[in-house]
Amino acid sequence: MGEEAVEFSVEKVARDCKQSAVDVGDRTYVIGRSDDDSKSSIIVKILDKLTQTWAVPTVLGTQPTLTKSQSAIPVNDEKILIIEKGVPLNESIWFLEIDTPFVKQQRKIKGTEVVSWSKGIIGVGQKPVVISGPSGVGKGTLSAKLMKDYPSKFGFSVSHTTRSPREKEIDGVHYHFTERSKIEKDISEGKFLEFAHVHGNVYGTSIEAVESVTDEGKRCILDIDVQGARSVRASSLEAIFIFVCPPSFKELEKRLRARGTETEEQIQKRLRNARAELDQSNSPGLFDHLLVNDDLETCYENLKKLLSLDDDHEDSDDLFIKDGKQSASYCIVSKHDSEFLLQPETNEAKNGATSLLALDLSSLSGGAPGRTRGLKIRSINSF
Ligand SMILES: Nc1ncnc2c1ncn2[C@@H]1O[C@H](COP(=O)(O)OP(=O)(O)OP(=O)(O)O)[C@@H](O)[C@H]1O
Ligand SMILES: Nc1nc2c(ncn2[C@@H]2O[C@H](COP(=O)(O)O)[C@@H](O)[C@H]2O)c(=O)[nH]1
Repeated sequence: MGEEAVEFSVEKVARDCKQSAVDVGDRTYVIGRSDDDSKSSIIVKILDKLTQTWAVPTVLGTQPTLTKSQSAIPVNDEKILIIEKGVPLNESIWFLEIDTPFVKQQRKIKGTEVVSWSKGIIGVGQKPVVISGPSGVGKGTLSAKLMKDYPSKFGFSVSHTTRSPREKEIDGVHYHFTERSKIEKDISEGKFLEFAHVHGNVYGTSIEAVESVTDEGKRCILDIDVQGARSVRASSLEAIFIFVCPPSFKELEKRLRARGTETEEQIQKRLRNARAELDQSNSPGLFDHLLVNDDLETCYENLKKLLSLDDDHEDSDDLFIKDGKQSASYCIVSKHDSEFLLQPETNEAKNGATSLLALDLSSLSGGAPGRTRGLKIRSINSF
């Protein structure tokens, strides 16, 4: 069976350098290790070719290590593809976001030049599930049931909060309990997907909390309030949004009291907020599904149906992941539309890297900021 021949045009690829210079429009982006090798950080500098002035941007996101050298090429006006040398392929693909919607938004907030690192992930991963609803409605109970019954399918996004731990709550398991100054600093550094002031405390979902679950191949569950759901809806993360309603306000109050975790004053505050949250359950375009949690088992069965847990649906990502799991390291040689030709580095034959690979970026799908998902890879034995 002959594969269709693909023509790759040779574009300017910055290769095998300690620092790569990549031209995008009127700017040159210089990316790489600093001249002082004792510093492990990566520098990014921007040259405005029209004015011949340099800018050092605020760099957001977790940076790659860039241990030796890298190859780099623009994907489009929004991002630069970088492949790190000497690292297995599925660890080596990175993007420097230079003008994505996220970067534009951060630039506006900070009033400075901003770029952001994003790790390339082969395959799509399953959409996270946002479960929202008033305090005491049973979101935590439903999520815990899912996690207990499907431990290999679901993982919980561990939020950060400034509230004090309840008895039996464990730091790092139920929440990351944190100081207000620390969470505010992390939020300002772009580490959070969303945050909100809820019942007098700050709660937030870090990008890492969601992506570490998705990276494990699990579907991430976010138990967050309605403000948080709204922020996630506005972000690049594609998720399913479920609102859980109580059968009545009286029953909600009964459950909150029966849980016995809040003072009377806190219960009153949560009930006041519950009215506002219930009013927003029908906000146009916010929630995909409403579930009434009257009888717990019935509600849980309905939740499972929504998540197609009765289907034996398998993700087809494995098709693409096979090549990405190679231990060999590659570098970019050229570009054809949204495909990038990757060539094994010399001496990689012993690692099984005998063929060229095509990295397809045509169907990138929204990960949280910090991850670019939906990369596809195929082998090209001859072209
Ligand atoms: N269908 C149900 N019928 C009766 N009690 C329920 C039902 N679902 C949950 N509960 C109970 O209601 C209380 C509140 O549930 P849970 O803690 O799961 O709510 P929550 O929505 O996660 O609240 P919060 O937003 O404050 O974290 C718990 O004591 C739980 O056992
Ligand atoms: N916007 C966010 N809301 C969150 C997050 N984590 C939890 N929550 C919501 O807060 C209330 C109160 O929770 P509790 O544990 O103090 O009872 C509840 O509605 C949660 O859904 C978050 O990261 N972001």
